[in-house]
Amino acid sequence: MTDCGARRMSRAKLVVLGRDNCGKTALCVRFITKRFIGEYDHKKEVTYRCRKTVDKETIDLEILDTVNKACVSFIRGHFPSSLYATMEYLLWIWPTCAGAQVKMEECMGPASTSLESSIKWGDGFLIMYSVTDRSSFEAVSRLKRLIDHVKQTLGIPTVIVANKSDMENGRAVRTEEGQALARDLRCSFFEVSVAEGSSAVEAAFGQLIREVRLEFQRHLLAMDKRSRVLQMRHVLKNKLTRSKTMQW
Ligand SMILES: Nc1nc2c(ncn2[C@@H]2O[C@H](COP(=O)(O)OP(=O)(O)OP(=O)(O)O)[C@@H](O)[C@H]2O)c(=O)[nH]1
Repeated sequence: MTDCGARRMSRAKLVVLGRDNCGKTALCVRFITKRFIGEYDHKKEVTYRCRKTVDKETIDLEILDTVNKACVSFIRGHFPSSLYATMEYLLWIWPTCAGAQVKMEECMGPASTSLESSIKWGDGFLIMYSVTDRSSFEAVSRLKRLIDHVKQTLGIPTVIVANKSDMENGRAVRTEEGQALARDLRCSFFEVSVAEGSSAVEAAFGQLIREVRLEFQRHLLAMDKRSRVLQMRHVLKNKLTRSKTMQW
């Protein structure tokens, strides 16, 4: 994840998650190139690499733009349409219901495993929805649960981004609903229009990078504490052995 020797974070892996068509690729491209390009290839999962400066510190980023279509088409292809919604819901909540002992692979095939491995790979997560698509909003908490389950811990750096705020006429999710959800899930929240500008997009990524750095510092502190305890144990053991030898 990082340059532990220098004790500062020089690299980070970020994962962009969300329902199809909410603007994940547009967001990544906007962040990296500052441009908005209307249409993209929706079939492929892409990892972008770029170098950014946040709070006057440079960081090399790998940003994984995920595609949910693989999972969705797998379910669509294998189950009757009446079962589709239920199966899709189960895909997201499965880890919570089934517990750690059942692998998602056994349940849903390789597509869901790839989502699981993308989550394992990431240091920080950006969960996106479109304010014009209620179902994309409803997927957010399921995705957050999936992250918590796969990472086996709470407090993984995660930012929620509501996109397409320029489409006021088609709005299906109010700003306050997004804010309330983010509060419940203890995530930062940004409402943006990737189409309209870069600054809110940069603010969202900037916040995620800050949180990832903070998590890294916490991790280092915990490691330091552990090594101090181990060192003390070693010194004590040596002293005890020496005093026993002298008694003899
Ligand atoms: N009006 C508006 N349209 C947007 C915005 N962001 C993205 N779009 C459009 O939304 C559509 C989907 O954008 P993508 O970036 O391909 O969405 P995605 O989440 O990567 O989609 P999948 O690859 O299917 O998962 C495209 O037609 C974009 O031009 C936005 O802020 N406002």
